[in-house]
Amino acid sequence: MSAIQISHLSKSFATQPVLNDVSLHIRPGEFVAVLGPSGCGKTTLLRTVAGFEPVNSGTITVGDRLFSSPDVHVQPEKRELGIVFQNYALWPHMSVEENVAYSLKVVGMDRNERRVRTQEALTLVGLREFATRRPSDLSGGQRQRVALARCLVTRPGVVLLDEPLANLDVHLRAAMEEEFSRFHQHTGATLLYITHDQQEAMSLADRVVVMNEGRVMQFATPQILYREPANEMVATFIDEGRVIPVTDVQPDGNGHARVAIFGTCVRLRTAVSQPSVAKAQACVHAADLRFAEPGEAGIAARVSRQIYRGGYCQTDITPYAAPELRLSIHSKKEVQPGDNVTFIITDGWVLPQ
Ligand SMILES: Nc1ncnc2c1ncn2[C@@H]1O[C@H](COP(=O)(O)OP(=O)(O)OP(=O)(O)O)[C@@H](O)[C@H]1O
Repeated sequence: MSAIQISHLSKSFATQPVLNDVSLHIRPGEFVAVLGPSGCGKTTLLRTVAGFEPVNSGTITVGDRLFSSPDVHVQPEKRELGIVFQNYALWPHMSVEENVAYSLKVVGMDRNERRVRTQEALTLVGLREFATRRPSDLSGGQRQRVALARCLVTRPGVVLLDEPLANLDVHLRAAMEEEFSRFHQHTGATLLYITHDQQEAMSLADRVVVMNEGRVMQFATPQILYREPANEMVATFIDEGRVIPVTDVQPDGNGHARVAIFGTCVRLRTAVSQPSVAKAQACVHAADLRFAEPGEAGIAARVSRQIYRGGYCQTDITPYAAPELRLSIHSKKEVQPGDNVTFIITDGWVLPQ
């Protein structure tokens, strides 16, 4: 396993900048997911690390080897990285076993060792009894597992995965997520995993890179992204966070502040370095809101709709003081569109200035 150091990386196609001053220091053995809206540069980032694209400026170093800089470009096959694509890229005329063993054959490994390594890899992904089948006789999930085994068999220190679950249905995706966790634990490899699926990124990765328009917005653990987003983009992107205006921010210097939200005083979390300011923005999630108890003071709002989600209701509300804002509360309380309600904000994060 190796560290991946990406420093001040920029990449343009013709005159269009696609990666802009991207710096990421990924630790050896870390599982890192790259998340962001369509077109933000995720795949281009992975392709520059894999060596399929040269870079315009900055450097990519894996372990102690400089792979890319404006003057250096190590060819993809010389980088010794494992790569798993969403379309599997299996050889259709070869059996499962032959597909997995192929790269070992290419490097001249002897037949017995090849067999042992291939059986090991197939066992790990639960496909030992499918060894003689052709890829066309497997399900999508099984094919993706062959692609994983084929990557695993070479024992790479770094594995790049480009939306490996994108072609699978919801149930298979859940099963394959477990597969990836096992794969990571078993190999100890450093994993760079591109996805547009937030749940996948948040449940699998040690840390997640959130990208937007070719830039890194935040690189942090899933918990930090959710609880302490660095800016408005991350706040609204992660788990449907809502950004609301707050005034009269009075920090206690200990990671909390008293703020006014629509005239009501609320205690929120802040950066320890948060200064006192007249105006700021705060991020709240549905889990941070609840209906006020009878007689309890809260913020007045109107219900716009209620959706039954199985076990709870999602109630969408609009505060009277901010008619453009849509907030959601998860609770069992049943209300009707148009009802007047009052709600309490129990938690939230003041976005750093
Ligand atoms: N070979 C290329 N030539 C020109 N433009 C390209 C090329 N590859 C990608 N782009 C452009 O670079 C931008 C980023 O593309 P990229 O595929 O990296 O985004 P992405 O975040 O992976 O998107 P998605 O989630 O939709 O796959 C897009 O505007 C895309 O059109």
